[in-house]
Amino acid sequence: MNYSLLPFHSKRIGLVLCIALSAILLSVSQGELKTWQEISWLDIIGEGGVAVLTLVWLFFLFVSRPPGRVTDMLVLGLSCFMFSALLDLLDEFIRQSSGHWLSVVESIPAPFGMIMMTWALYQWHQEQLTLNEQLRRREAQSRQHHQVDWVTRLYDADYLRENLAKQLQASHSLSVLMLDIDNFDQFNRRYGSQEGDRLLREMSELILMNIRQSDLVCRYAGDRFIILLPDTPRATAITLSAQIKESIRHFAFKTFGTGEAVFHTLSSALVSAVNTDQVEPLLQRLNRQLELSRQGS
Ligand SMILES: Nc1nc2c(ncn2[C@@H]2O[C@H](COP(=O)(O)OP(=O)(O)OP(=O)(O)O)[C@@H](O)[C@H]2O)c(=O)[nH]1
Repeated sequence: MNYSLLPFHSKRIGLVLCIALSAILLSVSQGELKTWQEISWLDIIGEGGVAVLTLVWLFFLFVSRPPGRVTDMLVLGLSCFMFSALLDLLDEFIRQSSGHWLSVVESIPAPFGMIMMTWALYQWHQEQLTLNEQLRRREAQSRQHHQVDWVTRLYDADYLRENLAKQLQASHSLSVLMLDIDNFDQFNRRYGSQEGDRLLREMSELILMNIRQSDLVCRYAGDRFIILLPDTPRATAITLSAQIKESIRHFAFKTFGTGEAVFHTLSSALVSAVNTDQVEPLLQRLNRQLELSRQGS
């Protein structure tokens, strides 16, 4: 089993332990111990099994999922369920007066937890669909061509030039979008080139998630990407570019070791091609436009 994700969940594990402890303290402080004769061992096996299995589920969650919104909802949902299950188990050992407020408290968290888990499982399913689509694209990509950049696994600049030449002939309204990571050199120097490579890879994944099936993204140079958007009017290309930039802006890159969250922005340039355009002059136009937009910002 791989435990490498566990260190990222230390706060969540702490929260689960606090919730479990508060269930125990609440129960102990609000009742008195039952005698051996009053204890039903069959109930303890059943209810204890549910509480233990909830903890096992939480453990599998921590070793399988990276931190994030869906993970948080799953942990919260399961913790609510565990809180109810523990109170249920503890009242087999501890007697409370009938109608005690704790028995009302006991029944509330479980349904809330189930609702949260249902929502999180739906989001997990959506996440899985996106990842499957991404894998499918990558597979098609490596089957089709060898001109793939080894760091990002995206098509390289040579393939971009070949494809751009074809698209200039074939596509009616081709938009070409250039994206460049701001201050990548500074990031590389601060965190090292291995982290730089990982950042390039993770950004490529995010860009891939934000483009359509007909689009093609390539790594043009160091921290510079180009996306070919066939049959795409300028207004649509502007919207798409804004969406990609927005998703990168919100992406918290967790550095190795400290787990510090580093945020990034992208600069962009957009050219609407006409079929008299040639590959190299068009790429030069894009590069110039990018430099101009940088100077303007
Ligand atoms: N880790 C890593 N770094 C790379 C790779 N290719 C190029 N680089 C680095 O990318 C950096 C690009 O530097 P710049 O072109 O100045 O980019 P920048 O710091 O974002 O500057 P602006 O583009 O003006 O915002 C350089 O430090 C290169 O060494 C790579 O494959 N992996």
